[in-house]
Amino acid sequence: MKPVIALTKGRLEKQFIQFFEQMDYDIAPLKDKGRKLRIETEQFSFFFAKGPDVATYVENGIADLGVIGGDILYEHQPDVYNLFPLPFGQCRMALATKKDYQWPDQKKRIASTFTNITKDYFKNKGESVDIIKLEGSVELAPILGLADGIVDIVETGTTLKENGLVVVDEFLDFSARLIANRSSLKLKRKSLTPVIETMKKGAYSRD
Ligand SMILES: Nc1ncnc2c1ncn2[C@@H]1O[C@H](COP(=O)(O)OP(=O)(O)OP(=O)(O)O)[C@@H](O)[C@H]1O
Ligand SMILES: O=P(O)(O)OC[C@H]1O[C@H](OP(=O)(O)OP(=O)(O)O)[C@H](O)[C@@H]1O
Repeated sequence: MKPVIALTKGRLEKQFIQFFEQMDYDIAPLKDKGRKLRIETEQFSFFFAKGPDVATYVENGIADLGVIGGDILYEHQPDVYNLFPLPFGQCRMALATKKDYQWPDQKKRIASTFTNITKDYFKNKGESVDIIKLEGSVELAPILGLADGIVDIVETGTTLKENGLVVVDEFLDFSARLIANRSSLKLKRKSLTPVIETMKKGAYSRD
């Protein structure tokens, strides 16, 4: 049985393909996949899903290995082996708000896709806030008056800047991660070890 690898759709998938290409694997079918959600290569079975779903598929043993953002691991805490960081998808988690914003004296309203990360961040500060869950374009919330601030991913800072927001605090650094199903690592050790070791070598042989 070929190892099954779940990839996070979108930017991480593209960066993974570039990373994997540097190793001696046949990745042509991945590059030319169109709208297909499953791709077979000579050595692997790949499928593509949203980050939190990749974690769910790996946790349940549908995929042996998965590539997800570190943000998803922090937010969803799936029961998987967190093998090692991959050399792409580097970002930070930040609290941000409007430039020159006067925070209210009463309970703050914070919008985020990452409600658990937001809850932990404010809990550690000993502050109680109202958290508003959004699915994307979180930067709109302070601008439109839905929230006082946001907790979101920052990479280049362009999205914040172009929307008149500024970072108040940066508190988590992360990158993409390789994760594995706990039983697969034991039962399929022979077929998984070579690819895990190859990816590890690829990840650590860089600057
Ligand atoms: N600006 C960014 N730069 C680098 N990595 C990012 C950035 N935004 C998100 N990521 C990482 O990529 C992963 C997937 O994010 P991506 O934006 O591709 O999918 P998404 O969050 O499901 O958004 P969408 O619904 O727009 O596809 C995130 O979990 C995070 O680890
Ligand atoms: O610092 P930057 O380089 O500008 O990147 C940060 C932006 O990237 C992500 O959004 P994404 O593009 O995934 O869109 P989304 O708002 O729909 O999640 C994130 O949520 C920020 O909005």
